[in-house]
This record gives sequence, C-alpha cells and structure tokens, in this order.
Amino acid sequence: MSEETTVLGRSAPLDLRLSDSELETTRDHVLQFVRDVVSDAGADGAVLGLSGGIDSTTTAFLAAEALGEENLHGIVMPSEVNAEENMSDAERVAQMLGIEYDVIEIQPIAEEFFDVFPEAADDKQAAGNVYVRTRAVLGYFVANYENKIVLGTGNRSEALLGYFTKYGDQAVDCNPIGNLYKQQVRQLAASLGVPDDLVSKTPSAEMWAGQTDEEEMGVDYDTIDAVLALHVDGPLSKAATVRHLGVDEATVDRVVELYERSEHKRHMPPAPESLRP
Ligand SMILES: Nc1ncnc2c1ncn2[C@@H]1O[C@H](COP(=O)(O)OP(=O)(O)OC[C@H]2O[C@@H]([n+]3cccc(C(=O)O)c3)[C@H](O)[C@@H]2O)[C@@H](O)[C@H]1O
Ligand SMILES: Nc1ncnc2c1ncn2[C@@H]1O[C@H](COP(=O)(O)OP(=O)(O)OP(=O)(O)O)[C@@H](O)[C@H]1O
Ligand SMILES: [Mg+2]
Repeated sequence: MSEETTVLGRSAPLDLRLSDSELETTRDHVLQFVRDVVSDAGADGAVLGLSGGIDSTTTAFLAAEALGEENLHGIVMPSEVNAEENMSDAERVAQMLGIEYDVIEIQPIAEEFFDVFPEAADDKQAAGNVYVRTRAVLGYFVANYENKIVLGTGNRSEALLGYFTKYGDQAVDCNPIGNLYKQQVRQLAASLGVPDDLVSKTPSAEMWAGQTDEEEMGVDYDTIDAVLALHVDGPLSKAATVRHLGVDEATVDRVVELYERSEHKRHMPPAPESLRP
C-alpha cells in the first residue's frame, strides 16, 4: 500500500518535492515577498538569527539574494546549550553570503532570568524558552536601531504543529519560508547551493543540549509533512491517510494532537467580544 520514496537521500513516505519550474516560481515568489515586506515597511533591510540550521540558512540565502548582502544583518546568539559546531556553521553561512554579522553571547542574559526566578531554572522547557525569547528581544533591538525588519525562519510544518516558542522565534515580521513543508525547505536549500552537510543536518531547536525536534515530537519530519499534506491541509480522512502512508493510527493522532493543541499560537491573543453597551 505505502510507497517509499527517496527524497534527498532520505526515505520519505510521500514525495512533496516541487518540480524544477515550481521550485523556480517558488523561489522568485519568496524573493519578491521579502522585497515587498521590506519596502512596504520603509525599512533599510532585514535582520535574522543564524543558528546553523537549515531554516535560518535557507532564509538567509533567499534574503541575501532578495535584498543584497549589504542589507542583511545576521546575529549568532550562542548559549551554553548550543553545540559549538552549530554556532560555527552559523558563522560559516554569514561568511559565505558576505553579510554583516555579530556574535552575541546570551548565556549571561539568560542567567539573569534564572537568578531572579530560580524555581524555573531547571525546567528545561521553561528555561529553553528563555533563550528563545532573549534572542527575539535582541533581534528587535537591532532592527529598531537599524530601521530593519526581523525575518522569521518558520516553515509550514512548524507553524501547523505549533513547534515554536510563542513570542519567541515566532515573534517576527514575516516568514519567507512559512508556506513550505520541511521537506521542501531542504529541497529549496539544495537548489540554492546550501552545502550538503547543512541540508541534511538533524533539525534541533537547541533549547537544551542534545535536543532534536523529531525525538521531542515523537514523529519524523517526512512523516509529519506527509500527514499534514494529506490530512491536516488535505482532504484525506484519518483512515485513508493511515492506508496511504502505511503508518499507524497513533502517528496520525499525534500529528493532529500537536496541530489542535497549538491553535492558540496561530492567532492574535483573544479578547471578549465587545458588548457595545
Ligand atoms: N489553549 C491556550 N490558549 C492560550 N494560551 C495558551 C494555551 N495553551 C498554552 N498557552 C500559553 O502558551 C504557553 C506555552 O507555549 P510556549 O511558551 O510556546 O511553550 P511550549 O509550547 O511549551 O514550548 C515551545 C515548544 O516549541 C518548540 N520550539 C521552540 C522554539 C524553537 C523551536 C525550533 O524548532 O527551533 C521549537 C520547543 O521545543 C517546545 O516543544 C503557556 O505557558 C501559556 O502561556
Ligand atoms: N543560537 C542561535 N543564534 C541565533 N539564532 C538562533 C539560534 N537558535 C535559534 N535561532 C533562530 O531561531 C530560529 C528557529 O530555530 P529552528 O531550530 O526552528 O531553525 P533552524 O535552526 O534554522 O533549522 P532546524 O529547525 O533545522 O534546526 C532559527 O532559524 C534562528 O533564526
Ligand atoms: Mg535549529
């Protein structure tokens, strides 16, 4: 029933790759999007966090092309939970593109938060979110000063699963790759000339040392993408999705659970309806 497809050297249950012409159209569409957001804001370029991961790398490649490397400012923000290799990859990306970048150590900033509320300092989710939100504050600090916008790096898979920190890495002005599933981000990255080791790197939020997205969510991205495309975004029922992909029902349930319970992250904070008394 299920047909295994190899995508960029990986085995994927559903091949979501774009054709060459679709890829070119998508690239042009994203480049125009970035230019429009910056010019509509009357901004002088954009700032983004560089993590050495595929999402920020792809976004940086696209934005450098859209805006010119002189108008893109990268910030690498290491903490004690970041692997050194990722931080040096982040610098490598900035150097490859020839963009201005700063390295800002955020451990001392996070420590201030941990010191003033030590009860939460050992809670890896709560503490991990402090690193993420600290980066957001710094991104806007630079953007305000330089009259730039903040580029987000969220993709469609993360957005639908709520796999981001509310008002953290999602606190941005736009998400250029926000309509692409993770599998398609990898494909676009490869077509843009992103080095293979970055294209195939294991995704990690790095909120704590050794974290990987797939381990935390309990499902691999290729399966997540397939369930999202067929069932959450698409028209297939749960049973048809299970049959088509050859996955068990619990896997589909898990993806749907992540989608449903993160609904609040995809909306502006609600207020009671106006009673107009
Ligand atoms: N139903 C509801 N209606 C309104 N608000 C609701 C809510 N449920 C929770 N909340 C609020 O949301 C908070 C929880 O959300 P949040 O603070 O985001 O925290 P949470 O979702 O618990 O953690 C963030 C998740 O995103 C992942 N992440 C973060 C950053 C980057 C990446 C990456 O891929 O790089 C991944 C991270 O690994 C973790 O799994 C609660 O403390 C509460 O304030
Ligand atoms: N140490 C860091 N320094 C600077 N920016 C960071 C750092 N960690 C995370 N970020 C920012 O937060 C974003 C969200 O992280 P996320 O892990 O989802 O993306 P990624 O690292 O680019 O790719 P992947 O999901 O494959 O690991 C990053 O793309 C980057 O913009
Ligand atoms: Mg990452």
